[in-house]
Amino acid sequence: MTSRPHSHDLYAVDQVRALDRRAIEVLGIPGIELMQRAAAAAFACLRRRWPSARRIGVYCGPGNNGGDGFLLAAMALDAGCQVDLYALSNEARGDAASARQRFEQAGGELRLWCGSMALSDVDVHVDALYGTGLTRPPEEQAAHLITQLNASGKPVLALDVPSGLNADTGQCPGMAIDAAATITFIAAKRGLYTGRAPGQVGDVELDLLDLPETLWEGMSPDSTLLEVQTLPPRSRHAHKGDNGHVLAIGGDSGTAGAIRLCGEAALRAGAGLVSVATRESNLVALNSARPELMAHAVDGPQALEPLLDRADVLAVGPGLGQAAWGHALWLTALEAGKPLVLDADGLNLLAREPRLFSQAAVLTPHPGEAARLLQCAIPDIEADRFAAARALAVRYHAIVVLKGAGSLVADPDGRLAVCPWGNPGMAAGGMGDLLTGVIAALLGQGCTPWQAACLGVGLHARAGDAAAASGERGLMASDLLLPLRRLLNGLDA
Ligand SMILES: NC(=O)C1=CN([C@@H]2O[C@H](COP(=O)(O)OP(=O)(O)OC[C@H]3O[C@@H](n4cnc5c(N)ncnc54)[C@H](O)[C@@H]3O)[C@@H](O)[C@H]2O)[C@@H](O)CC1
Ligand SMILES: [K+]
Repeated sequence: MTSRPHSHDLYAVDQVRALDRRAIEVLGIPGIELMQRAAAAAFACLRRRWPSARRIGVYCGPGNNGGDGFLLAAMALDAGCQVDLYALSNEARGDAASARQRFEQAGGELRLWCGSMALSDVDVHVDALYGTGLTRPPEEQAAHLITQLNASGKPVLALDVPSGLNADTGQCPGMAIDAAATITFIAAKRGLYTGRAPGQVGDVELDLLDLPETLWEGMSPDSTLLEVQTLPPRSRHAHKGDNGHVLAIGGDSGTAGAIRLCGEAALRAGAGLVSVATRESNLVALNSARPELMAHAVDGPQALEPLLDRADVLAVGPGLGQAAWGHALWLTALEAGKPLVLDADGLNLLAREPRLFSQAAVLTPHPGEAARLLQCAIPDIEADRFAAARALAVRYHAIVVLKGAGSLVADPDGRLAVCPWGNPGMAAGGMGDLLTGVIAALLGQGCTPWQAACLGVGLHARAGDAAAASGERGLMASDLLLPLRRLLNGLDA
């Protein structure tokens, strides 16, 4: 069976290098031919996006990414454009050297970039400084050029990867290009979708360089991008008992809001019944704000047990606290053995008292919680979010949602999905409480933990994007509830 990568299949950089080698060594396509196809695809992309561009700035680095740039510049000259090309160094090797020669044969003039230069006035910039070969932060000259390109007010088309972004991890070790669009070749690199990437890449286009399907044979993608999904329609004779009874546990004194948002999100995500186990002091507020929630005062494990017996799924953690009350409820809830979603202080308590889950479990840490769970620092998590999410899933034997731009969903079996939606307006209090409630509701409606986490993360992020139509600033978690309901039902938000 052949497997053709489509735009939802993501590959690690080592895999992309292996594909490049295979194309050259096994399929017998010369490297310069691949470069030519990459440059042609990129020039076509530039023309499509900026049809009136006549003056083009091209910036070439020392490797094959620079080679792509030289060939694109040659094509632009042949097409009658004015090209201002700057190279970071005078040295080019292998295919990149041939590409540079081709540029000079087309009548192009190469200028070396030095720090005191100013950019020429062009319509579009083409970034061919570094691609998948970035090994360290861009040095002074390159960093200066990147700063000027980002401040130029003109769009930048990045070839393969915005320079300065690590295409494997989504991190930027130093300065990085803010691209308006990125055209990536042969395979979608996983680091274009998470961490710092969403702020750098602009629109991402994938071009497979007309390579035959056999190229990808036997190479499974490292991960996949989430796709739009909903649940199948409800049966016409559904009964509230068929749709799951979620018990949300949390809301220590003064944090009723977190547990209310979690419970309300579970209702909007289709749970049949939602009970809340919380402090007595929260009951009046909860009942008057949202009478559909069945709020119960719970002062300790004894009061919690009958509620646990009646529940199908537990959502543990929003506003729970880590003091004696929260700890006692946490322990009792985990020992009930019911499917659960763990967030916030539920995760902080887990970091203090680690355990392997034998029940179906979804953990939803942000990078700070993930660092506590792996006993490392936040920069260690961000340095390789893929590795961190997979390590957490294995260490706790649970599905893990590593939140943050480009949220990841990881399974202990190694499967991993990346969320392409969401926006910085969602960096606001209460968003995590909603996600916990949504995933719990989906578990209660028959999804497996993997399905519930993938569908829940996607719905939550798409609802965030819909709610941000009125602006990212000022977005409140509860603004997501109605779009979430519409999206879950397959309607436009
Ligand atoms: N045959 C192939 O392998 C193909 C490669 N293509 C292009 O080639 C790129 C990969 O080429 P390379 O492996 O040559 O890598 P790059 O062109 O990304 O860069 C590698 C060069 O940059 C240097 N470098 C890395 N980080 C640096 C830093 N921070 N400061 C200064 N120098 C730094 C490296 O030492 C090396 O000389 C892809 O991203 C793609 O654009 C495309 O032409 C398609 C075909
Ligand atoms: K680049």
